Amino acid sequence: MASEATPLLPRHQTTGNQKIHNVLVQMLTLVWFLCLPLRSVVNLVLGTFNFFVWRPFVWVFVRTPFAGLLARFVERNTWVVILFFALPASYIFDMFFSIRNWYVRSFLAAPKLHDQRVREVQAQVKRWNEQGRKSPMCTARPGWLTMSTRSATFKEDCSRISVNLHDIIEVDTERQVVKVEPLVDMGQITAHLVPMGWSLAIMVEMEDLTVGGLLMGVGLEVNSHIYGLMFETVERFEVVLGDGSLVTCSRTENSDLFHALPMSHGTLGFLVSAELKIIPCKPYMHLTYEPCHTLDEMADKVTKYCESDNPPPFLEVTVYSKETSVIMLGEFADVTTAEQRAKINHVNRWYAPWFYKHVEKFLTTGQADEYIPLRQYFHRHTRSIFWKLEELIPFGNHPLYRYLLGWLGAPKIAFLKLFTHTPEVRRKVAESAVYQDIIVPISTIRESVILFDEVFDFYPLLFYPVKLFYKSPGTEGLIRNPRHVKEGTNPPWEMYFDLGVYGIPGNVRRGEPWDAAYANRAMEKFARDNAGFQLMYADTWQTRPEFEEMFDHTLYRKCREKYNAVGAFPEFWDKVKPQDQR
Ligand SMILES: NC(=O)C1=CN([C@@H]2O[C@H](COP(=O)(O)OP(=O)(O)OC[C@H]3O[C@@H](n4cnc5c(N)ncnc54)[C@H](OP(=O)(O)O)[C@@H]3O)[C@@H](O)[C@H]2O)C=CC1
Ligand SMILES: C=C(/C=C/[C@@H](C)[C@H]1CC[C@H]2C3=CC=C4C[C@@H](O)CC[C@]4(C)[C@H]3CC[C@]12C)C(C)C
Repeated sequence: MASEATPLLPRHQTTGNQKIHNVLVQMLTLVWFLCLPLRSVVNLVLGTFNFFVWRPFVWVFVRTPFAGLLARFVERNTWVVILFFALPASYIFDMFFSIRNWYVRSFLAAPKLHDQRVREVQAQVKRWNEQGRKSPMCTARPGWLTMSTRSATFKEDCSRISVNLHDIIEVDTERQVVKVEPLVDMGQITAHLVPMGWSLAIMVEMEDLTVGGLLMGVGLEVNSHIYGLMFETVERFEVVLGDGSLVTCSRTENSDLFHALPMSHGTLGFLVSAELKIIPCKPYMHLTYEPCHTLDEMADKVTKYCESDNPPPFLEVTVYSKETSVIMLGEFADVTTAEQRAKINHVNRWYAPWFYKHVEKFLTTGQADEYIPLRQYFHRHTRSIFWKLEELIPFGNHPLYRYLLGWLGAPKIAFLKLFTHTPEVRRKVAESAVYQDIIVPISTIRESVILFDEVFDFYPLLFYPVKLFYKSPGTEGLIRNPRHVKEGTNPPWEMYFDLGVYGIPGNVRRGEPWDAAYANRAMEKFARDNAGFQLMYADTWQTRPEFEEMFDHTLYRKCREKYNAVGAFPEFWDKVKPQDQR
């Protein structure tokens, strides 16, 4: 049944808003025709710019001996490129998309458009079949637009299918689900749901992450110690298969496909919608900061919190050195009293210090609590790209910068990649910086932090606890079952955690040799040996047999055969295997 907030329209019914939309479209069409001569002038200018400036620039940038020089310039003056290109481009892009999303939300009925757009995806896949299934398919989303540190060069050899589905289709507060298209991003969802008093059960922090990417890869957040990985909160997927047919799958319908899809990275079909669990929320996050001064103290406290019968609803740790860290415990809250109002902190306002810098100070000032407006809490790491921005714009957290330019926000990762990832830079990133997350059992906290300290020597480290549910035989997907489930739990689970490292390792910073292959492989082996896994937005340094030891391909391969994916989509490994590491 549809909710009161956004009713699902009967097919082909026209609302008042749609009528306004139709009138607007007619008016715009008239203006468009009247402006035809102007259009020719604009086209001429853009065409000339493209031919004489942009194309030669790209050619010089990528294919000539100057590529090295330019790459060095970009590398040494990254902040110049970011400040003058990536930041303004990100600002304009975000503005355009919020206007576009507001317009679609206000004037167009998404359900009707959804059906039509799904048919367009199906038509492309059917055409690909009719034309002789030449090369395997992938989404047409360019590599630079995604969150991956990889450059997705495999796409050059694929038939690219445009899965241009950006909208929230329906919020059903009775069934407590939201139906969304795969390119809906986290920023869009919080803007839509939070004012209605709802949140995704797993509401991921970076605004640009997409539902499709998080479900076909891995999504998690600081309440994953309760709900598990994001795909555990999915009720139903709608997928276009390799033959162009449309199937839905859930725990009861085509359940093999339902369990095989998470982590499959678009190699079983094209996701065209997902129904995700939503939970009621309150306007603030009440956050308590608990500083820890030894690794043992942090490990003991976190394990106790996560495994208790009444765990804190949100739990995050930021690790500032081998021994020091801050645990953050959160719960939804209203702010009603003067005392509570005095503790409100707008952590995402343009002049506020970066969130992790703010948190670090509790190591010296001691335990404290505050109330953070919910949407700002959800996206607390966007403004500083966790702690990466400090390396890119070293003065980005200076009060002068924040007050003068903070309103520009963070550069979008897409534009960072577009403007700074020459092939040279990309190779250097893989060899002299580390962007990795592993998910391993909570019993290994001490060993994991010590290992990361030895091989990366970079802080802060990200720490999110994650509950990994045991899957019954036949439903175990690419992510393997935990080995030691907790006694007496139904469904059975083991507590894991995500440990993330994003930055330039100590040795590289000090100008000492650092062996990227050794360090990354040591981390990957540690994950494999402990029934854990690596997040595949990152470069993997594993061999194929090691990769298949990490991810269980049994159900995945059965589904590739059964659902016409063989030959239609590349294999998981072919999308993520190392491409440009030496
Ligand atoms: N807190 C968290 O959980 C965080 C997670 N991440 C990582 O970021 C990744 C998501 O980044 P994002 O840029 O949104 O996603 P991407 O565009 O990088 O997509 C990730 C994978 O999902 C596939 N995919 C995406 N949409 C579809 C679709 N409609 N149908 C079929 N396959 C699809 C892509 O296929 P194709 O290659 O064909 O395009 C790709 O292989 C996650 O996988 C996660 O690991 C990053 C930061 C935080
Ligand atoms: C998985 C988690 C968080 C991950 C993020 C911190 C990383 C996801 C994608 C990463 C990046 C992508 C591309 C980049 C371009 C490079 O030139 C610089 C680095 C980076 C910005 C890089 C930085 C880290 C990520 C944002 C957790 C939350 C589970």
